[in-house]
Amino acid sequence: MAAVDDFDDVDALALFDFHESRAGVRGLVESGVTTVPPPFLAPAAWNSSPAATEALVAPTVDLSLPRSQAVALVGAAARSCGLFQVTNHGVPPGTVESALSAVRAFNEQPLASRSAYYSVSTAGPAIYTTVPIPARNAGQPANAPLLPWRDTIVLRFGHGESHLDHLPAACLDALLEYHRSLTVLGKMIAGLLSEALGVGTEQLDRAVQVEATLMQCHYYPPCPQPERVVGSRVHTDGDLFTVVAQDGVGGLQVRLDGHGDTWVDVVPVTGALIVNIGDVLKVVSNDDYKSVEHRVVVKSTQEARVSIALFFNPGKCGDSDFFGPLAELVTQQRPARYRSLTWPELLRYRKQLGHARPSLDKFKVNLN
Ligand SMILES: O=C(O)CCC(=O)C(=O)O
Ligand SMILES: [Fe+2]
Repeated sequence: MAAVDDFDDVDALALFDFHESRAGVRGLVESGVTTVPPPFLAPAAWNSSPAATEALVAPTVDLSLPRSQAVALVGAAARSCGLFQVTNHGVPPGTVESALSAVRAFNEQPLASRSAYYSVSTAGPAIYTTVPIPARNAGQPANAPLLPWRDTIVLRFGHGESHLDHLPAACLDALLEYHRSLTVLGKMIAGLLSEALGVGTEQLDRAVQVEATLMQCHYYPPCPQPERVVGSRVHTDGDLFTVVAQDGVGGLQVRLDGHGDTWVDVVPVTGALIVNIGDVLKVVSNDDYKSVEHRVVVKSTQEARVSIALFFNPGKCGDSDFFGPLAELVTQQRPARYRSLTWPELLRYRKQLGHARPSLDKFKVNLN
């Protein structure tokens, strides 16, 4: 078996064969693999063991509470762990269920139907593929590509919905309906997060134009050797915030301050949607909010997991659209922790970090 450190022709061929099969990770499982193929083998140091020693019911914000209470709860959760779940959020349960079921049904349709949609490239407004994990050691020639144990439908919004039609109509309809509902919810959450910072409801929007632009619908097939693969690698999200719907299987884990290197299971709660803070909001809030480190482990040798992550990215995302700590949050007692930066700069830095632990160090102001 090839070691992940020695990326060679054998690995390249395995990767090529995998994409050429157009069957996704689900196809490997259908073909009856009993060991994990090399492109999926996680570095041992990643310790992908699915066994977390602690479980966390994410701080809950009931959005039907009086606004001042909801604002206080959102603020407290964003400051303490960068993650919370919302209930009574106004997205009909049927809309969430239909979207999750549509993703499951898409991935579980017969190979011959599914493979017509498979895309080797990750570009395009609507794709279905196994998105490679960014290069292992950025800047080094022998970058062994690593594939996660998941197949993903990626929808990029903002190009007109007609560009998204490269998916079966039933699946697309359910996802678009979900997206419409989530856009309303996203605006509400942006307002709450803004208010909890002590700035006006519109401030965030003015600074970065909060816009839902990217939806990733993940299907994590069961795995014969779950501890050897990566569902989603350790990362923070780059955006302002992400809303995640998940089924009841579990696998999302977070690393919280004060818990050392311990991974904590985020317990799935029926009907709740998870919100996690991303890097842009961490910067804009001048470090008041945390962007939570998280990963997904594959829990099961039997059961597939489905989740839908909707990323609220900044709408002003060109090379000359700078954002930084909001002026209202910079005081003599709390000087700016970050210099101004652009979205492309942030994305490049995240890519450059490769598999290193998530960080915003490059943008930090030296406050000595
Ligand atoms: O599958 C999940 O629960 C989360 C996925 C995730 O973290 C991501 O897509 O950024
Ligand atoms: Fe994430």
